[in-house]
Amino acid sequence: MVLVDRFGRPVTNLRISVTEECNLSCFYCHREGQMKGKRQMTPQEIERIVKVASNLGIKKVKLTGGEPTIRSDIVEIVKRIRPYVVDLSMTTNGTVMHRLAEELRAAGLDRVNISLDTLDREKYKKITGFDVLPWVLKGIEKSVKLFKLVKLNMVVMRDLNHEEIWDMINYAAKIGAVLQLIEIEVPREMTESWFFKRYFYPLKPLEDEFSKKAVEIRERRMHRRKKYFIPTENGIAEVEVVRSMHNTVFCANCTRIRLTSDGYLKTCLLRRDDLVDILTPIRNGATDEELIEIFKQAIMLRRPYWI
Ligand SMILES: Nc1nc2c(ncn2[C@@H]2O[C@H](COP(=O)(O)OP(=O)(O)OP(=O)(O)O)[C@@H](O)[C@H]2O)c(=O)[nH]1
Ligand SMILES: C[S@@+](CC[C@H](N)C(=O)[O-])C[C@H]1O[C@@H](n2cnc3c(N)ncnc32)[C@H](O)[C@@H]1O
Ligand code: SF4
Ligand code: SF4
Repeated sequence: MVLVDRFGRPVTNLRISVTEECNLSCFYCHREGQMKGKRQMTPQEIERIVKVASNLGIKKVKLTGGEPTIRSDIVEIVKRIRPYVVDLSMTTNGTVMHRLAEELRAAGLDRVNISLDTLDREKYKKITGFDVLPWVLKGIEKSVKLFKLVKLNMVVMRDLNHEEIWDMINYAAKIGAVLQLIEIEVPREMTESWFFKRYFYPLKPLEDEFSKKAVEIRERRMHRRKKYFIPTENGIAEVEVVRSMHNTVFCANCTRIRLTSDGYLKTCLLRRDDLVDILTPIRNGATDEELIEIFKQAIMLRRPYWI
């Protein structure tokens, strides 16, 4: 059984923010669209929600944040939800992966996405506020050895790191990771902001260039994102492009529902009016049937953001 929303979009993925806190402060961070909350889900509560989601056909789970690895019980969370999930992944800034990767793998995490906007130590510090690039690179190299898939997330910013794209493609090919090139995303009301105008770097022209160079192009079901297989001096690089701004095809193929760290189902990254409380009913003793109804309610609120 898979639930389908009013726009014919099946819901197969759950993106869980396990904490809103972070040990870095990237200046562009959208914080997964989350507001400051007063409570945090326990591992048992996360497990309960994942179990209900799994019964509704939502079997791909992404753990995110804030920074998921700063939770001291992150390994327990992975262990608890592993049995209900077919694809269990995490998106992390990688700052502690050099010491946590083995435990996470052993607990059942399938794959990781690690954020890496630059290979330049000074620039890394400028973007994130912290001089920790060497640790992140160690974590990436360790993760590549342990997980079946590692993706590097590069948010591309005009005049800040856009000239590093080809270096990043070569680096990813060299270590055997996939590179995700990501356009900066902001809600509609921020598209006129100084920040967006200054840093937004459109990836469409680059995609046109990739199309000519690629030996193969694939399209993912989720968001219909394109993956380009590009020859480099280090072998074939796999490059995925996340181009979500004003992209109606992206939203029309959105299969995700979100869960905030303070226990609300959230239907869209960029909306601010779409929270459905699931933690309060759990804490008040709701049955699984009641929780299924809460999921259905949230899924009925879903609508594509860019139309
Ligand atoms: N607009 C929008 N952006 C998203 C969505 N999901 C992920 N993103 C963005 O895509 C980028 C990569 O996100 P990740 O957390 O690495 O996850 P992912 O690449 O979407 O997921 P996988 O490919 O399954 O690993 C980030 O910049 C996210 O903000 C979504 O549903 N809507
Ligand atoms: C919000 S972070 C949370 C997980 C973890 N702290 C990390 O940095 O990977 C998830 C992903 O969203 C990306 N991201 C954050 N703000 C963004 C923005 N405004 N536009 C596009 N991607 C963004 C980050 O680079 C990261 O890859
Ligand atoms: S590490 Fe992730 S959550 Fe933390 S500020 Fe950077 S993008 Fe945001
Ligand atoms: S509807 Fe669009 S903007 Fe909203 S979460 Fe889905 S893909 Fe992202």
